[in-house]
Amino acid sequence: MIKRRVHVAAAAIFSDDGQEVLLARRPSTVDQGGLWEFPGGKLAPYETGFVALQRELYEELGLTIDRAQPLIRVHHEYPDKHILLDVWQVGDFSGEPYGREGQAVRWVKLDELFNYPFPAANLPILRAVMLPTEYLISAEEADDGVFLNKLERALQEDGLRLVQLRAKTLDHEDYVQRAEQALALCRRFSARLLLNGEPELLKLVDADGIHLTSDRLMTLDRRPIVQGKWLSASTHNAQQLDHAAHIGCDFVTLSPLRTTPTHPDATPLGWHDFQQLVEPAGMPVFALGGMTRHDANHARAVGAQGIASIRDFWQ
Ligand SMILES: Nc1nc2c([nH]c(=O)n2[C@H]2C[C@H](O)[C@@H](COP(=O)(O)OP(=O)(O)OP(=O)(O)O)O2)c(=O)[nH]1
Ligand SMILES: [Mg+2]
Repeated sequence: MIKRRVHVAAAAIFSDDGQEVLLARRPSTVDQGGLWEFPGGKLAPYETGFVALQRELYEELGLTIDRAQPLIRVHHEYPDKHILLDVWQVGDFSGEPYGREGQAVRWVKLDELFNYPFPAANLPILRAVMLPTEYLISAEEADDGVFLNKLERALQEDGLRLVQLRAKTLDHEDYVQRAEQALALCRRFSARLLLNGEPELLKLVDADGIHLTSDRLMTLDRRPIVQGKWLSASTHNAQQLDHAAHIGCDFVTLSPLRTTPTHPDATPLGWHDFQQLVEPAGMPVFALGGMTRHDANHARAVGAQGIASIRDFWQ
């Protein structure tokens, strides 16, 4: 059977404070009825994703939007069709949203999204909605005081809310101690902290998740931590991306985008190859390798969640 291919434009509409998104409930009589969704619908012939988004948000919610930023594109096989969910992030809109087709509409806090039943295709979208555009990877730092000062600066001045503690030069005991300090600081700023290392670390430090090296990723045949904690991994190619999806990683970094002083011999992907790899990944992907915050918009435009960086944020 040749499956129908359906291209759907959908919107993650954020409240002004960025803490809530707007959901709608699909009427019980339609496909995926009764489940919650990101408002949107199918592209009409000759429409682009953005134009379809504008039309659907007006038809379904009475909203007018002038701008939106790509968030994630998700391919999903339903039994009867192949669907592409082309999801956009909307911050600015005019109008007061209401269910023009009689559907329930509700503002939902980001950390309550998992309480709502969604269609099967939506898991990667939920992850993308809950993650920021920038992922800070901490630099090697011998001194705890210097480390904490730099982390605090990044949280306070750059507003970073997703942090990976990467400290290859510390032994196990020192790593755990630094992780506890970093966690206390991250909590003050409501930032998430992922530990770069063995999944068992979460039994010692109640951080928000684990980041796996690509080597460690490839040794695992299933997700090593519970749902509810975040699992990310370093990837460099299609095989590693597939494996990350297979074991249920929540998101990944894909590198190196550019050549960097720390990995001078690695062949850079460049934006073209990066873009080819991102769309089939089926999860949020951060571009890594010579990235600065000025690259974030371009990273978004080619399908990434955003950028991950050590140097640009560690000052
Ligand atoms: N809008 C939206 N559709 C989703 C989501 N998740 C998901 O699997 N879908 C599926 C359900 C449908 O098969 C398809 C969207 O079609 P739709 O019924 O909203 O299309 P439409 O608004 O153009 O409605 P219609 O004119 O065909 O009645 O995508 C989601 O979060 N938002
Ligand atoms: Mg619709």
